[in-house]
Amino acid sequence: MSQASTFGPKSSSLSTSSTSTITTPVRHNAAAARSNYRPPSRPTYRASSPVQQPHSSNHHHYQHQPPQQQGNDRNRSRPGSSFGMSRPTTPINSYSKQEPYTGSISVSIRPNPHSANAATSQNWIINQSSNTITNGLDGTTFAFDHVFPAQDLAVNNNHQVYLKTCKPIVERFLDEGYNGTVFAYGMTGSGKTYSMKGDGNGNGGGTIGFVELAIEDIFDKIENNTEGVKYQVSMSYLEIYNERIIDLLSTPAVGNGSSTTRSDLKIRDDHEYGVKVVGLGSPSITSKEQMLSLIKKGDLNRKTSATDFNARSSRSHSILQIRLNKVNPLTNLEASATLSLCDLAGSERASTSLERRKEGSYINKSLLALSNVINKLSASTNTSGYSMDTHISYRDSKLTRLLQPALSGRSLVSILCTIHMGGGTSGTNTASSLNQSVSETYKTLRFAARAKDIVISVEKNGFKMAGGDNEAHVQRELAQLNYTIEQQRQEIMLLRAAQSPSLDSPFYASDSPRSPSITEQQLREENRVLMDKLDHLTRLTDLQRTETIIIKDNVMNDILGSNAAESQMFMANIEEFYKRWHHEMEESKLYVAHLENQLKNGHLAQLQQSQAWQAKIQGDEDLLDVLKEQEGEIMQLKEAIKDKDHIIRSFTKSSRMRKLADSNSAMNTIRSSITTPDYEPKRPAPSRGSSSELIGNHGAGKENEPEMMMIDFKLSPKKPPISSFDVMH
Ligand SMILES: Nc1ncnc2c1ncn2[C@@H]1O[C@H](COP(=O)(O)OP(=O)(O)OP(=O)(O)O)[C@@H](O)[C@H]1O
Repeated sequence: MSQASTFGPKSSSLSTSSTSTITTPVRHNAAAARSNYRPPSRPTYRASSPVQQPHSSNHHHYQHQPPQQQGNDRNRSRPGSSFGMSRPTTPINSYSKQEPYTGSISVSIRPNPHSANAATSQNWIINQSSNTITNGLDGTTFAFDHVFPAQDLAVNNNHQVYLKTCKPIVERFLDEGYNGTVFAYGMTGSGKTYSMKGDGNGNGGGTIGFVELAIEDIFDKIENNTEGVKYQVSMSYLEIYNERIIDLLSTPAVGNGSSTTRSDLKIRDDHEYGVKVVGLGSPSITSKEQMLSLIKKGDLNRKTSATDFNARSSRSHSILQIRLNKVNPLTNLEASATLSLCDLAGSERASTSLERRKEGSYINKSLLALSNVINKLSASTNTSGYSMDTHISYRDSKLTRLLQPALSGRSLVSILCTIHMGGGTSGTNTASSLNQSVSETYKTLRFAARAKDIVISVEKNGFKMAGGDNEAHVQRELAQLNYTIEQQRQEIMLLRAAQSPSLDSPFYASDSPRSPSITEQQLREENRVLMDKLDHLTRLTDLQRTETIIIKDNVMNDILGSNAAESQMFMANIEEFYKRWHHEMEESKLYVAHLENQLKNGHLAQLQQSQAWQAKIQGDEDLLDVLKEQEGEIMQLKEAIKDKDHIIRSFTKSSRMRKLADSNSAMNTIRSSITTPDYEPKRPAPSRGSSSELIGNHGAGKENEPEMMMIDFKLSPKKPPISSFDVMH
């Protein structure tokens, strides 16, 4: 068993090589018809909503119009339509050997014969020749590819219905390599499981369903192969129960619903098949019997329970996939395709049982999601078969997610809608059950009508060289490997993100990818630390500026007013001061270098992130602002350090000058005491001109002039030496 089975048909590209013409229901009320009718913009296909026909006693007796030629000989006027609208063709049956196929999906209606009786025969009137069904009360008419007569069992039996709705797809799957998807849709008890699987008594006399009929066709083809083509068959079988995907083939099969305790499988995108169910088994099959026995085992695992409308109601959607790989040994070409057969759970009203209600709500939710997808697809499909740019919410349910590849053009699709004609099938023939089944049938028909509006373009899977020796194959393998690597990378990022604590930030919004969070979180943490440090440094710088001014004053005063002994002490203080400044400056330089490094790293990380998560990062102006602010702060710090350098240089020079002045004055004293005892002492001339000149010199901006000269020389009482230095610690 493989660990990761691909799910969904292989990709195909859109093409417009052919079209088919269909319409959807018509109401025969002229005014309403005018408002609802959308004329075909080109003679290919256009859908319409049901058009009301005034109620009359003989409303179901249509005037069948002769076929009209509208550029496509399959276009025929629709019975009862005053607008000559074309009625649906049967694209499945009329698939020609063209490729790719562009056209509508096939939609057929099959009533449960047990629900039709004389009392309810007027609820819905079926016209087999025109393939229409009309509501007996309001006259609304719907037209489809096939509408099977309720009680004519020669036509409304599994084999006949299979021939018209499913076999054409199986044939194209076998012969032409198209992927095919057939699903049964309808209210609970309307006959979906009966159609897909039969009545469960297939072995010897009972009725077999589409699944077995398709398997017979597949193995007939394989066994009667005269061209020497080698076939490989594999299968997978899953159910979606309460929005959990369960592998029905995984052991053990111990009876109804045992699968519900098994693990919920995950869906992943797959570049080749659209989606992949990770861990879904896909055993190789060598015989029809082996396949049937595996399906039987899977059916035992499937969840069924009794509901108001069905004694053995399927409580899950089941999807059987058969993969066929064929290799022509002569040409060494191989082709593979997938056939998906789906039995959906039935829509229903709230049940009295809690468990049924819970199941019902999951079933209804997923069917609603399917209905929404169908509505959007039909609304967004233009007449050329291309889907217009509308968001289709495939991710709203597991069912739509798994059907996404088929519905988005990778597969031929046939939908069998099973309906109730109004009579109860399990003894419930009350007015309320009648009303419910009429309204459910209405719902089913509307769903079918919308589905009929969808145009798809499907390419068949081409042949490629068998084995791995051709370039396309290698490319495909490479793409798959790259895809896997990318998936794993994202998983690792997610795991990492899950480990890191969440922060209250727009980056951590639940819908945002988790991978950038790690770097962002680190960055934010770094920024917080940096901001704290900057704060500290800023305060320090302010303090130092104030101190510097005080010191400058004090130093000058002290220098000028001190005696020799005091001067020496002062010089010692200045030297100490200088050392501290020097040390601090070195530290500040180191710290600035560290900050610069941090910023560089921050910028780098920011850059890397912005490449990967540009949109997200662009929105975060704050982070950039913080970084810019930090750069500004660092520039200021650098300026402050420069200031300090200047000041220290000034102090050093001043102290040297003071020493010189002191030694000069000592010499003069000695000299005067030796030679002229009554020598009149002179004030020592300033060494460099007058103070005004000095100011002028400084103003000239000579670099080596001591900055002391700028200071207003005031004599003041000596102050205690620089106790404020301690503040810096
Ligand atoms: N075309 C038919 N001919 C004969 N019997 C039918 C037909 N369709 C349905 N039945 C019978 O009606 C009952 C309900 O049918 P079935 O279980 O197929 O309904 P369902 O749509 O699958 O319901 P659910 O959604 O609840 O699973 C069964 O007993 C089945 O045998």
